Amino acid sequence: MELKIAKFGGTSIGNGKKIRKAAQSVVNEYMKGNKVVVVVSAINKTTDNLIKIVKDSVDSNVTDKQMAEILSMGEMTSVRVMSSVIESLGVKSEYIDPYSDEWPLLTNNKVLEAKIDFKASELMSKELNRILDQGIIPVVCGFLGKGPDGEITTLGRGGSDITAFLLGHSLNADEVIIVTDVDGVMSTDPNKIQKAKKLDKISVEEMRDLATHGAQVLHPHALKYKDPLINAKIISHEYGDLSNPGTTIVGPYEGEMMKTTILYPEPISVVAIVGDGMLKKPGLLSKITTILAKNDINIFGISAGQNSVTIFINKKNSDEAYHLLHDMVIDSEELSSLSLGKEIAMLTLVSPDFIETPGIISDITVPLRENNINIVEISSSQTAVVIFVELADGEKAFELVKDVLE
Ligand SMILES: Nc1ncnc2c1ncn2[C@@H]1O[C@H](COP(=O)(O)OP(=O)(O)O)[C@@H](O)[C@H]1O
Ligand SMILES: N[C@@H](CC(=O)OP(=O)(O)O)C(=O)O
Repeated sequence: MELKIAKFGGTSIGNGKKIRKAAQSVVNEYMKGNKVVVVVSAINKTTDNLIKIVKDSVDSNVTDKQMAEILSMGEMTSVRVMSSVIESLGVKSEYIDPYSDEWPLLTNNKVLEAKIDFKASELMSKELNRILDQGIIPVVCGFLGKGPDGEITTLGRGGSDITAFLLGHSLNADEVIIVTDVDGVMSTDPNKIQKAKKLDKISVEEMRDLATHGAQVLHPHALKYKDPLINAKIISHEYGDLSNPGTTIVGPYEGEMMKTTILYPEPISVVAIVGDGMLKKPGLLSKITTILAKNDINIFGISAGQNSVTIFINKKNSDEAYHLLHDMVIDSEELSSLSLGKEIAMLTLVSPDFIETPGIISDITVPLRENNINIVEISSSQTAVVIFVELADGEKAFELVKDVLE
C-alpha cells in the first residue's frame, strides 16, 4: 500500500464534469489499495474572481485579514464539493479546512503571504493519519494556513503546490502528484509556443529555477519540501488517471544539506575588458565566452556593464586567457583595452532559503565590512551568492560568513 498526495489545480477542477473526473481518478487509485490525500485549489479562476470583486467593491479599504478570509472561500468551497463527489462514488471522504481539528498547515500571522511554521505543521500533518487509517480520503484546502490565533492565512498565489509537497514530506508519502492543465513540464509554456515539447523528466534544481523565473506550472517554494525518497510528477487532468507518467521531478531537494559555504580552493584571476558602449554591440559576450570555451577555460563569473566586462577564471588559466582575449581586443573595433587584475578568492554561499530571506545579502556583507574586507565583486541569484574578495582576505571572509546560513 502506497500513500499518494494528489493536488488538483484550479483548472483541473474547473467545472462539474472535471471535478467528477478528478474524483474518479482518486477513487480508482484508492481501489488499487493505495491511500490518497487530496489537495485542491479553488475551482477554476475563483481566486482571481474574488480578487476582482473585492477590488471593484471595497478596493484598498479591505484589511489583509478580511482579504485572506474572502480568498479562503475558494478552497473552502472546492474541498466540500470534491469530498461530496468522492463520497458519491462510494468511498468515505472528509474535507479538511482551517477550522478542522486535523488542520495541518500552521503559519505566522502575515495573513496574505504567510510563512509556514514547518515544525508545527509537520507535527500536525500526522493527524491526517488517523483519518487515512480509517480508509477515509481526506480532501485538504490547498493555499490556506492557520495563524497563531487561529486566523485564516494564505500562502500567496499558487500556494497549493506548497501544501501538497509539505504534506508529502510530513506524511512520508510515496508520491506527490500535481495534476494540472498541461501534459507535464514542457520545453516552454505551451500556451505561448504551441510546439513546446513535454519533458519526461526534469531535475529538482531545473524545476526550481524554471519556477522561480515564472513558469507557473509549479510554485518555486514547493520543492523545498521534496524529500529524496518521495517521487513527484506533474500530470494532466485530461486522462483522469493518476498513474499517467507526465513529467517526473527527479532527485532530492536536499534542503538543510544544501546550505553550504565554499571557499574555492584555488586562486581566481579577474580579467577586465573595456570599450566604449560595448554592450550596445550584440554578440560581444558570446565572442568572449566562445574564445575561452574553445580553449577549455572555465568561467566562474562574468559581469557586464556599459563600458566593461569582467571575467573570473582560475588563476592557472589566466595567462592563456589574457593572451587570447588580448588578440580579440586588438582585432575588435568596439574594444579598446584589457587588464589582468590581481589574484582573488571566491566564496560561494548556497541555500534554498535565499529566495525567501529578505536582508540575506546584508547579513553576509555586514561582517565583511566590519572587518574591513573589501568585496571585489558580488553576484546573487535565487539560491546562491558568490563573493569575490582579495586573495589574502579569503580565509578570514570564509570564517566570517560561514555561520550566516546556520
Ligand atoms: N515550462 C512549462 N511547462 C508547462 N506549463 C508551463 C510552463 N511554463 C508555464 N506554464 C504554464 O503553467 C500553467 C499551469 O499552471 P497553473 O495555471 O498554475 O495550473 P494549476 O491551476 O493547475 O495550478 C500552464 O497552463 C502553462 O500555461
Ligand atoms: N487558488 C489559489 C491557490 C492555487 O494554488 O491555485 P492553482 O493551483 O490553481 O494555481 C490561487 O489561485 O492562487
